[in-house]
Amino acid sequence: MTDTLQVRTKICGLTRAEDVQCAVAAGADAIGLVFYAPSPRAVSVQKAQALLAVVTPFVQVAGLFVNATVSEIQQVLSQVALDILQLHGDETSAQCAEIGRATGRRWIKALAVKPDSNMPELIEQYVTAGASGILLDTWHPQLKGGTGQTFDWNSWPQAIGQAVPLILAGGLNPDNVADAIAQTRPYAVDVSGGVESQKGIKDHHLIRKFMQGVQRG
Ligand SMILES: O=C(O)c1ccccc1NCC(=O)[C@H](O)[C@H](O)COP(=O)(O)O
Repeated sequence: MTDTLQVRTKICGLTRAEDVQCAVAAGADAIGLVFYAPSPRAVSVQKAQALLAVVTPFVQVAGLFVNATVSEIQQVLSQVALDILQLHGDETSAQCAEIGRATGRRWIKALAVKPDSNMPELIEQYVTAGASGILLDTWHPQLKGGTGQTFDWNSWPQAIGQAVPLILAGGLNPDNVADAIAQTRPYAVDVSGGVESQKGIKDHHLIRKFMQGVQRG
């Protein structure tokens, strides 16, 4: 997928306008806003509107949802112009397809990589249901995402990555992102905790270093 393309970058879990401005200025292709109340990075609709106001043209805004209903997502979309949905819970492929149909939005499915899971089969199921891409993140017994932990990149499904946009997430930071890219050749990388000084508060120096790491990868 990435033979001829620069790896894209999404910075997730933004909660402050100055962090959005930094991410965009540093060259992020997308930012992610978390609409999942238990997360320390959750944003309200009003906060999301304020953050969107400083996003420049051609930068995509992803809305992250965890096991939300169609109507909950529609409620957010009626007030916040999200470009793409990131479904980060236990949504089945049929539920994802229904969310995509009902909202008219593209969606990506986040899948947690467990040592024993059959990733190719799972990925195929969601792609057949209409996923625009698949985000592979680290499995955690309690957390749905934003774990700050890497998974074993040896389990990266290289062959599928030739045909499907695969997004690498989980524990990336300025020091490991170049190696991560070299090893997996993803369509895009996604980072949250690795560019934070505290949960939900991004460190601008780390954002810039992360973007340099992506260029090296
Ligand atoms: O950020 C959260 O708190 C969160 C909560 C529930 C589901 C997903 C969540 N975040 C997802 C992400 O920020 C990223 O897509 C990804 O998991 C990378 O996170 P990190 O390991 O911190 O870089």
